[in-house]
Amino acid sequence: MSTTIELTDGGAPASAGPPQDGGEIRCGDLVRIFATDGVEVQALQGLTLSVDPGEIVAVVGASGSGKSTLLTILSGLDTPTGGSAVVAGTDLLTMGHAERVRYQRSTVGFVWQQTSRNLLPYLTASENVRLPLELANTLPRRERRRRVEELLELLEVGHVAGRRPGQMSGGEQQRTAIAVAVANSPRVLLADEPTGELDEATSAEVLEALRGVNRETGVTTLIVTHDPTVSEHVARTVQIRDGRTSTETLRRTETDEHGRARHVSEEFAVLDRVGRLQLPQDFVHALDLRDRVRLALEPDHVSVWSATPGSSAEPSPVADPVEIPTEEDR
Ligand SMILES: Nc1ncnc2c1ncn2[C@@H]1O[C@H](COP(=O)(O)OP(=O)(O)OP(=O)(O)O)[C@@H](O)[C@H]1O
Repeated sequence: MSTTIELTDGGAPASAGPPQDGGEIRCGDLVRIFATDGVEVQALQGLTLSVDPGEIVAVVGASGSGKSTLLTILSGLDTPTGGSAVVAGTDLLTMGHAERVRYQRSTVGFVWQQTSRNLLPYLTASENVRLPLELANTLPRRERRRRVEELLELLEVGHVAGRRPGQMSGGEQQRTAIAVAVANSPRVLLADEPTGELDEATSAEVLEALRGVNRETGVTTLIVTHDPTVSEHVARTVQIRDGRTSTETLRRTETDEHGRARHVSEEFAVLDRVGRLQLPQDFVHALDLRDRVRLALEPDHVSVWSATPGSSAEPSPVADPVEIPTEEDR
């Protein structure tokens, strides 16, 4: 059997309600449309993403693919136009003002690209980490100093405890920022381009610091970046293209027959709940696929061909055309 589908521009469908799984971050058919001067920009076009409790996931994509829009929504600073987004049990589309403040104060922690947005310049590293503890006022006073010391040690910045941000390196500032972000033990840690202002070696240290915090505290962590090397530091990397998740790279460590560990990466196309997927761009270009393609269901896979007239890539003989009954047959 074969069929033909149109390659569309991914128009957003109506919301199908929250995704039904136990993810700590659950986005289903998420849409964000910006309207400026009468022109509409669809920054998110039906994005689906689920992150399990305690997982660390990187979201990567080209400039303009919708990464920051996604993170701004997940941090509670913006509201999506449609779809569903539930983080640690909080529905981000319906939460009221008081719930939003609570959500930003204690459910999620943030690390932004600009170090100036993460740390107060006139406070030392210790004072910066202590500030959210003072505001939350949930930990007894005598335990706050110990908590600050523990966090600075965990992030390996104990040596800058008494320094202000201007007296620290970029990497030290970002590692202190991570300590600030997790001070009140949030359930979810969101990092937007946390290595955007750092060189390659320092970036690797900061990404390892995020992984270390995720491992030690179990905080569910989402890192948004355009840095493709992030996939070397996390087990799952989700690629966004045109406001939708397109592919995922899963990384695992295997032991060979000589007992040597080796890293294996596998790339998968993301299939959403209604069966949509984006073909990788290099596949589309290699076969010059456009407008519509032919599909055929085989016993254990699905084949895709160009439907362009004159294309040399024709369906195989096993892919019979679908027969549509005529009026006379009925
Ligand atoms: N406030 C806004 N008003 C209008 N358009 C916007 C707004 N914010 C984002 N956009 C548009 O939405 C699309 C996605 O932007 P977004 O910033 O999420 O991409 P990004 O992947 O984070 O890019 P970068 O890596 O360059 O930061 C872009 O086309 C952008 O121009």
